[in-house]
Amino acid sequence: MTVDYRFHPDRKATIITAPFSGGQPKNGTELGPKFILDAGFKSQIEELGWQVDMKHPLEGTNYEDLRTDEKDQQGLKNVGIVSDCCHRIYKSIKETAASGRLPITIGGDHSIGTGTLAAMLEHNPDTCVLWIDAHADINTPSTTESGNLHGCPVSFVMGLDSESYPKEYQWVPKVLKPNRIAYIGLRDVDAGEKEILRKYNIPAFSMHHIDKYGIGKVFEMALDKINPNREFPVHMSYDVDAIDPSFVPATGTRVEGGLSLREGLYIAEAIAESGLLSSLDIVETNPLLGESQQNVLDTVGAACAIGRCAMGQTLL
Ligand SMILES: NC(=[NH2+])NCCC[C@H](N)C(=O)O
Ligand SMILES: [Mn+2]
Ligand SMILES: [Mn+2]
Repeated sequence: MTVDYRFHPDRKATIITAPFSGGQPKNGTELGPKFILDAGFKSQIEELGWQVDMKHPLEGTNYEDLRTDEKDQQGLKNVGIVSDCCHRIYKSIKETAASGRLPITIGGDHSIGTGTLAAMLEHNPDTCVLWIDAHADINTPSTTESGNLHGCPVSFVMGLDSESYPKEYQWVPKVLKPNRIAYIGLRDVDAGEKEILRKYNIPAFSMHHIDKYGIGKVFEMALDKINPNREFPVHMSYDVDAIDPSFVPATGTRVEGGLSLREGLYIAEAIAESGLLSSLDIVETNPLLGESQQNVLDTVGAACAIGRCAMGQTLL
């Protein structure tokens, strides 16, 4: 069965690099795109029949030199550079989507999700979101304990607790409705985030659900919640830490008890099979955190495989 990409029948995609680490405190996430591209990611996608070009919206920035581990009065870190980075990515993705190409954004830490979500939901307000992650990334400036903005990208685009937003985030359109996002893979959700998920009734499938029902069923349950008639385009934001650290060790916020590599790739295959994919993020690869060369290769390899599966590789 060949995959029919309903929103991209002519198979044109753009790889958008987001070498950024300002949403969290560890060096190295900014190297994710380089390692993924050096592993041959662009030609791997081309071999699947996609015409691929590239954009580098962060070229010329020096965010790494500006990153600090200090919290501002509100308890947030690096608000200025995260907002600026997200705004660049937002503009780049909007252009890409408007030109009819499928944006594949390679991070970088997950704070860039604010830019991709904002762009894709403005491009098509029907867009629904699958957030594949060990974490919910839905803290607000008032609930975050760490102050790391990679734990907050979803809330900004949802406009949760918007009185608390720093002025730098004013540009972000509040375009995501709580019934348009579903999570898969959760296992480390902060107390404040749990309250938000409950309050807004946001569909969230944890590792417990995956053990209970199996990944195939959970994927369908997630789409049933946000896209019951399988008619809307889907933005998939894939944090590699959703997959168990035994397979994906080189990432900044590892949590035991995650998806097997096959379960992780199944999710990407299933979105391909649905034909609904309209954009993809692959984030949180940190090549400096592998304890061995093999750890780095495994992680970069998994990131590439997620991309290939989502772009149609494993379906015959
Ligand atoms: N994209 C990620 N890896 N996010 C991890 C977030 C961890 C924690 N919930 C926080 O807000 O700090
Ligand atoms: Mn995560
Ligand atoms: Mn994340």
